[in-house]
Formats: sequence, C-alpha cells, structure tokens
Amino acid sequence: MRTPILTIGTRGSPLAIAQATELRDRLMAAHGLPADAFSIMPITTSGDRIQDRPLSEIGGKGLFTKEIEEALLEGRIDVAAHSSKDMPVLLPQGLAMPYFLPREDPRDAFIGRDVARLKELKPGSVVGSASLRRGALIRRLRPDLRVESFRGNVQTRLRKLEQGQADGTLLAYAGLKRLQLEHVATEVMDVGAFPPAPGQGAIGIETRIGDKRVHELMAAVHHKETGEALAAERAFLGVLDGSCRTPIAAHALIKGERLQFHGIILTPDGTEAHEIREEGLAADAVRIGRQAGEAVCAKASPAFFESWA
Ligand SMILES: NCc1[nH]cc(CCC(=O)O)c1CC(=O)O
Repeated sequence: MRTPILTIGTRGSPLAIAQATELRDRLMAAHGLPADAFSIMPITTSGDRIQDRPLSEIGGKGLFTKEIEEALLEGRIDVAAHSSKDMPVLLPQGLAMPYFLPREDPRDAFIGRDVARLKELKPGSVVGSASLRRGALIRRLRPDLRVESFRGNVQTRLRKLEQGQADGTLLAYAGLKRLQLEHVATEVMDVGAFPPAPGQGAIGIETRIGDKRVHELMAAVHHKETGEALAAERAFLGVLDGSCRTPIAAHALIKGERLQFHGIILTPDGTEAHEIREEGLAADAVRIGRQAGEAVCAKASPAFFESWA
C-alpha cells in the first residue's frame, strides 16, 4: 500500500462518503492514478453528534464543518469535500472553497407516502421538514398543510416517513441520486415554484489558501459552469447574511456565456415573499448575485426582516 498523495476529509454520513468518493474517482480519472493514491478520512462533527435539537438553536451550519476545518488547518487532511449548500459564505481565516465538481440536479424532490404530488395532499396533511426554506415554500403554496420538524440523515428521514410520522417530505434530488435512491422520489419540484437552497446539488472542495500542490491537483477536476453558478448564489446569500434562520432560495442557470439568476426570500410562515430575476454574463456571476440580493432587500419592508430575528 503506497502513501496517499492526498487526504480528503469528509463527514461520515453515507451521502458525505459518496461525495468524497466522487471526488476521488474524478481525481483518479483526471490524473491516471490508482485509488490508493487518495485516502478518505471521515470526521464526526458536533452537528452530527447533536441530533435532538433544531440546528438554529445549537449554533447553525458551522457545526457541521468545525472539526473538518480544524483538521484542514492543522494539515491532517489536504482538502475537504462538502455539500456546498451546507457551507456558510464566510469561511475561517486561511481557508477557501474555490473548486466545485459538476453540479448534480439542484431540484428538491417530494416523497409522498399515499400521494405522489405535493398538491395532491389532503388539507391538514403533515409534511416533515426541518428546513426553513422548504417550510416557507410549502406554506406559501399550501397554507392548509402542517409542516413539522424532521431531522436526521436521508435514510433516517425516509424511515420516519415510512413509519407514518409524516405524509410527505422533501429532500434534495441530488442527495437521493448520489445514494442511488432517486426511485423514492414521487415528484421532482419545479425550480421556478420551488427553488433550491443556494448551492444545492454541488460538491464544493475546501482548501488551504495558497496550497499550490493541491491547486494543481484540483484544477483538473474543477467545473467552471458550476463555479460560476455557485459564485452568484453564494454572493446572493452573502448580501442576505444567510444564517439558519433565514428562508432563502436561489438558483443560477448557466447557458453558455450567460447566467440566469432567480432568488426568493420569504418569511418562515410563507405569507410574504420577495422574488428577483436577473440575467447577465456568467463572468459577472458575483456582481449579478450581489445585485439580486440588494434588489430583493430593497423590496422587503423592515418588518419583513424582523420576522427573521
Ligand atoms: N442539509 C443536509 C443536506 N446537505 C446536502 C444535502 C443534499 C445534497 C445537496 O444538496 O448537494 C442534504 C440533504 C437534503 O437536503 O436532502
């Protein structure tokens, strides 16, 4: 067994391992190297350990990355593979997320127990979701449904659904595909009516800034279009200071040289929503995302932002 040339850090969930494995497979293909040139190191994070309280109470998204980022800064791993949508915009000093693998389908999937589509659920039915964005979008479309918190990894949530703890749930279609579970989806939500979380479906690679050796390895697997879409979506999120308490949806679509952006901010109860569409050059992704964020803020009343606090 040779000494690996690169250690990939990741969370330990089946989805996280599938994502790290996809990175390894792409690196093997791009550089003509065998599997044992790379090692995958699963790291348990505080977010994984604390399962019984809502994320917004225990400190938010950063809890799923803290221990991984410490390992990266200390040199125990060389890169970290993440679900981009779980990553805050501001990263610890010395770290950046400059590389992205080709995006998987960014849409949400509905999984109904007795009916196939969200619109077919009977009034009063329960949709299980711990996501503020999904909760707000559901209430906006179907104020007659009940949204109940539903946490745990993909497999746990599917089990809860089977046990009858909800009549339906929503999960990222990308996650289901990566786990070869796409057959459980009974409806794939329209991106216009039900836009995804910024970054959904994209694997981001976090590195130490200035690590030249890693840069040379990663440049070969970086996907430019995904990077542009993500730059716009994360710039939008950055303006809105997205934390776990803010329902924000954003989707950037790259068509050749052009970028089409769609974003929505909502109150958690879905009664107030502000929507923005922008288009421009993909090369201006950051500016387009930022402008969209500012424009959508200008539409909302101060009372709107108070409902987030
Ligand atoms: N917050 C959990 C999480 N983070 C990334 C994904 C799915 C994969 C992706 O969006 O790339 C999921 C599960 C889900 O939302 O269904």
